[in-house]
Amino acid sequence: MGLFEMAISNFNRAVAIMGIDEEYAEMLRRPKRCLIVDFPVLMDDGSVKVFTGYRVQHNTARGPAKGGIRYHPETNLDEVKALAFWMTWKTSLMDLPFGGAKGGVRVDPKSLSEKELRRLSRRYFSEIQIMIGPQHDIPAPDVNTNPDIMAVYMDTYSMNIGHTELGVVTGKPVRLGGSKGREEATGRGVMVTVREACRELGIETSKATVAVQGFGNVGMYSALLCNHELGCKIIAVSDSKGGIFNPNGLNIQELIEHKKSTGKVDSFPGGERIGKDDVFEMDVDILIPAALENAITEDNAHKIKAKIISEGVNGPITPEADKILNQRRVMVIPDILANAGGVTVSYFEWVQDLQAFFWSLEQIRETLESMMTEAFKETLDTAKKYGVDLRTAAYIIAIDRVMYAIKKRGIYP
Ligand SMILES: NC(=O)C1=CN([C@@H]2O[C@H](COP(=O)(O)OP(=O)(O)OC[C@H]3O[C@@H](n4cnc5c(N)ncnc54)[C@H](OP(=O)(O)O)[C@@H]3O)[C@@H](O)[C@H]2O)C=CC1
Ligand SMILES: O=C(O)CCC(=O)C(=O)O
Repeated sequence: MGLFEMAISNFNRAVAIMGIDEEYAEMLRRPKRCLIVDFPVLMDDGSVKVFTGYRVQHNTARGPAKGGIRYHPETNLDEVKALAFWMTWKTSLMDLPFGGAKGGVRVDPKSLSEKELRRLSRRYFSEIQIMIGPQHDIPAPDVNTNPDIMAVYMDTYSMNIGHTELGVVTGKPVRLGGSKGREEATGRGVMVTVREACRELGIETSKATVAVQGFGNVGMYSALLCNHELGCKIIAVSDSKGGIFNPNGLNIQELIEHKKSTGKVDSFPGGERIGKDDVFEMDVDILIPAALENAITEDNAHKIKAKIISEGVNGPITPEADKILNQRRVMVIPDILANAGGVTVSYFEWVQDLQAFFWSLEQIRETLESMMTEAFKETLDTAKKYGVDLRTAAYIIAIDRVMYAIKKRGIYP
């Protein structure tokens, strides 16, 4: 099953419960615009390579399209369509005035020099600019993209239109129109959902154990904040090269420094080396997938011992695995809720850029915490009301809001 088909299957479950007419459901399944760009990049050795990039806007009924851009050798249109689809429901669930979009370039950025990466970023952004703008579509970081690349995107757009436009991308460096708290935001949101889920299940966070798959932006901050702010013990962490385990708890601050200096977690001296997929089988209370899609399938779902899974990543659980986990009563906090902290602080960044007035870190953290707590509560209440899992409940809330916008605006007469 492709990623887009997988995304649709979760949506269909909610649509059936809500009794939405098929013609509306079909409109909501399909992306509004898909752009494929093939573009040349001058390499350092003087040769020219052609790369493929994508930008998909899924829905804009509630506002400008919003969503990150990833650089990955396997990225394809099906994946970007699924990720854009999820963004529509994520922004709606958080009640942000945005629609959903996503972009990607099929490239292994680790194989490029800094100059090549910069040229690729500039050319790709120029190519997709026909769809982009602070009132049209506002990109942000995702896998293998970062604040430095967002600065290049902002400059490219500004150069092409003739003046600096800070609000065209979010996730920029804080000293260049970025928002305080954006870098940690997705992990902070994951932490809030873990805290609320533990409260619901009667688990004391200071006694809870956690395993994290992926140690990039989302994985690092999820681990750090669950440890520092909730007192959880992080006993296992992985990245693309391997994993590290310590039953007494890993020192996350030191592990972050080790990862930043060596690029790996499995050589960290404060733990025992494990395989990168071993994190899924750990005897922990909480599991945080924070790497890539399709990490939990019917092959490993029955081996999971965690009571709570907070989906730091988009689409980490296949529909078959989701069924197994639901039957086993594992509380799965769905991606469109669990990792929504990132886009929520991106929204704060966009608002700050448009107003040219910047908020304090305390104000950002407080507002994010209250919005995440509220979204979790609303999702939990909806799940109880309909007798469904949290994923279906989150879709019910999000779809209802987009349907309202479509009907009120009369977009589809
Ligand atoms: N950044 C954000 O604000 C948001 C991100 N997300 C989603 O979260 C996910 C992670 O994003 P982000 O943290 O920004 O990305 P990063 O590129 O910063 O980190 C990805 C991490 O996943 C690791 N990884 C890749 N493959 C595997 C594997 N097979 N096993 C274990 N680890 C693996 C990478 O390892 P290595 O370090 O070795 O390369 C890296 O540590 C993405 O799917 C993204 O869509 C969702 C919402 C917001
Ligand atoms: O910050 C944003 O605008 C989008 C982040 C993103 O791509 C995501 O939530 O998956």
